[in-house]
Amino acid sequence: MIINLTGHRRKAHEETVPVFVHPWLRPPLCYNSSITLPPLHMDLTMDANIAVLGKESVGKSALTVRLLTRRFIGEYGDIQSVYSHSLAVDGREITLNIWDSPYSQDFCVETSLFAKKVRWADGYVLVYSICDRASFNTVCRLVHAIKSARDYLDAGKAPIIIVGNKRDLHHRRTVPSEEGRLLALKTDCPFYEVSAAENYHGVLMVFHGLVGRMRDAKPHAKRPLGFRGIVKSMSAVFTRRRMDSF
Ligand SMILES: Nc1nc2c(ncn2[C@@H]2O[C@H](COP(=O)(O)OP(=O)(O)OP(=O)(O)O)[C@@H](O)[C@H]2O)c(=O)[nH]1
Repeated sequence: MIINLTGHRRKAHEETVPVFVHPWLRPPLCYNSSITLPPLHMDLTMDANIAVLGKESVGKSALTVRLLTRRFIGEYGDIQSVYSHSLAVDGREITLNIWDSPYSQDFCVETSLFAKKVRWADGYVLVYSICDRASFNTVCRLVHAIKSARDYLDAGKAPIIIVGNKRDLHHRRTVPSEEGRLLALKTDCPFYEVSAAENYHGVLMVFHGLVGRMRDAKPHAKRPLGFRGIVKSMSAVFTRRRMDSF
């Protein structure tokens, strides 16, 4: 069973990005992000699977938990979960199933967990830390690995969003924004710089951007992941319980 962690379904107007953002809420840098209204004939509900990928400690769980709870709790433990979350985008009810998992270097397209994620997902959020060059290099590799794996699996194209996280730590920056933007241009992916620690709206824009890119995708039946206990309650995040069923 998929548990909606928000506990309730929101009305369309509750999740739109406000026009006014308080000055101390650092706005995210975002490029190539446009959300357009769906055509009138389009189904007003959509179900999408999203894999959040990236090297260790870049803030994958922080981004996910920020989206789900609007909160930054600091420490997340070594968790692996699929969360369900509803968003309203331009009058369309979107249910996002978000798979947040630790990084693995095994990119084998036949046997790895990576291949499973590639097959399962309709869209990807690739995260690096602006203070960690190695994590940026990992995202470069991931973009290509996902594209070739989807080709190999004959899975078609799927949107990928590149996210430079920890923007609040600009004094420790080792990856300039331009490099992120250049990678995005080369790979035709939208790019955002955000701080999961400081700003909910930046994180929301990342997922809105991904949904915007998915807007032409047809709703499809959910693909099971093939193991039990993939969905857990937010209380498990706060108590840092490990999922042993993976
Ligand atoms: N300053 C700052 N710290 C952040 C931010 N996002 C995450 N962190 C911190 O970075 C550390 C790692 O965050 P996680 O969300 O656990 O990172 P992860 O990518 O899920 O890590 P793994 O589970 O190891 O794959 C934690 O101490 C977070 O508090 C951010 O935007 N700014």
